Amino acid sequence: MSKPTILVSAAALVDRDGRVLLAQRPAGKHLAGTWEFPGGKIDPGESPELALIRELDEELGISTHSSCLSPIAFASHEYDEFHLILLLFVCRKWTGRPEGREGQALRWARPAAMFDIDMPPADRPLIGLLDALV
Ligand SMILES: Nc1nc2c([nH]c(=O)n2[C@@H]2O[C@H](COP(=O)(O)OP(=O)(O)OP(=O)(O)O)[C@@H](O)[C@H]2O)c(=O)[nH]1
Repeated sequence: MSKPTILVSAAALVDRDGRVLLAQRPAGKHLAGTWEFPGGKIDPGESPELALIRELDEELGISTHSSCLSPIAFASHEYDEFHLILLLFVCRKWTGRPEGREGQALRWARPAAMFDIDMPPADRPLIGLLDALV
């Protein structure tokens, strides 16, 4: 059976100590409780960068710019309901202090520690890449 493909932009927000921000998916949502890279679906007609800038503002209350987003990797993963393509950007420069605007818990983690954190299955292949890069 064919499934929809959804396109998501997500950010590895890296602080000065090389830690990356993770947000916990709220109860009731797909993959509730897992720790993900902040971001979300790209709306029709929207660029991946502008979608991410919008999501970071909505979810975390921070501002950044396209020139501060470096594309580093993508993930392609078959979930039961849809096929996910996730575009991962690294961002080291933003303004504001991230807070869970939608009630989500936040934590900072080094990439190497992410192997032991419950993250969405699509994200697993991205951890080693981040570890090599951050
Ligand atoms: N933002 C984000 N989403 C991820 C990651 N890994 C992963 O599998 N996803 C999946 O990609 C989709 C992201 O879309 P979203 O954040 O807009 O989804 P949502 O469930 O909040 O949807 P909604 O905004 O329509 O309520 C979700 O199904 C989520 O489980 C990740 O690291 N970051």
